[in-house]
This record gives sequence, C-alpha cells and structure tokens, in this order.
Amino acid sequence: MILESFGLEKYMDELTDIAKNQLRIMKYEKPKANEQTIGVPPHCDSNMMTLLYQNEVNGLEIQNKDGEWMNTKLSPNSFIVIIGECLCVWLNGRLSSPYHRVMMMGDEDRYSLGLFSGVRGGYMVKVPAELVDDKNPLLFKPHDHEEFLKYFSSEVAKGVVKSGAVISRLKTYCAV
Ligand SMILES: O=C(O)CCC(=O)C(=O)O
Ligand SMILES: [Fe+2]
Repeated sequence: MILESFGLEKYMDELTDIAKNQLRIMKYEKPKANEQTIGVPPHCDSNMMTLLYQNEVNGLEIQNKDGEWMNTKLSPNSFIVIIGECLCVWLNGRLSSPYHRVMMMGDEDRYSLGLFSGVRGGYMVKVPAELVDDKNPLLFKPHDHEEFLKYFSSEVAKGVVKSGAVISRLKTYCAV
C-alpha cells in the first residue's frame, strides 16, 4: 500500500527479497502499586516497519508533533503499523518514524506480538531516484543498515549515546 501510494510498486520484489523479519512476543507485567510504570522507554524503531498486535490491554503511546503523548486505544482485532527510521530514510523522509513508548497501568499484564521487519546486512539502503527532484532534494546518503546498527550499538557500549534516547539517530548518521 505504501509503495503503491508513492508509485513505487516496482520495488516490491527487491524489498521483499532483502527483508529480515523477526517475530517477538513481549510481556509487560502489571505495575506492582497503583502507579504508571515504563514498559519500553521512548524510542523510534530503527527498522523498516513494525506490525504490532496486543492482547486487549492498552499501553502503547505515540508522541505527536507538539510533543504530547497520545494513547493508542485499539479495537480487539486491529494491528498497529509503525514506520521505522530505515523506511523513513528509504522514502527520502516522505513518511516519518514516530517516537513511541509503552506505559503500563492498571491490574493486567500486557502481551504484544511484534513483527519487526528490517533489511539484511550488506544491502545498501538507497533512496529511489523517483523520490528525488528539484522540490525534493536527496536527504540521505546510501548506507548499509547493519553497519549502522553495529556503529550505533558500539556508541551505546562506549556510553557516547544512550540506547533508545536519541531521536533520528539514523537520520543523523546518513543525512546528506
Ligand atoms: O509492545 C508494544 O506495543 C511496542 C513495543 C515496541 O515499541 C518495541 O519493541 O520496539
Ligand atoms: Fe518500538
């Protein structure tokens, strides 16, 4: 759907071939006292796209452009789609990757199922020529996403940056 909306259907096979998917089940325990606890600290997903499904316990919050946190209240059989930073880069910034977090409240554990879709190592993530013109200059240099992830975790390990605390670290890494 996203590719279609930008007239980029011809890249479907390429993006499917280089996809590296990880399915993860996450459990968030209910807070011990009657207070809010952090399930996942604020972050942008660094991959291409994340598909989330949850049991009927809400908790995912998305930050809007004014910096306010908005709850997501999902109907029982819906999925949530999160654009990752890598897709934002590939689309030359046409879609942005939302800053989000999980906050726990209430007296029920939360489970979520996440399909994290990224790209295989060695693949150069490169903005398609169709998305670059006079009005839309190239914003990002081609980069190997796995190299970026290695670089980023080494910076985290060295204590230069905190994991999850930096918005748009990928944009900083490969901005033109
Ligand atoms: O469990 C959720 O709803 C979101 C988890 C999440 O944002 C992540 O693992 O990146
Ligand atoms: Fe996330």
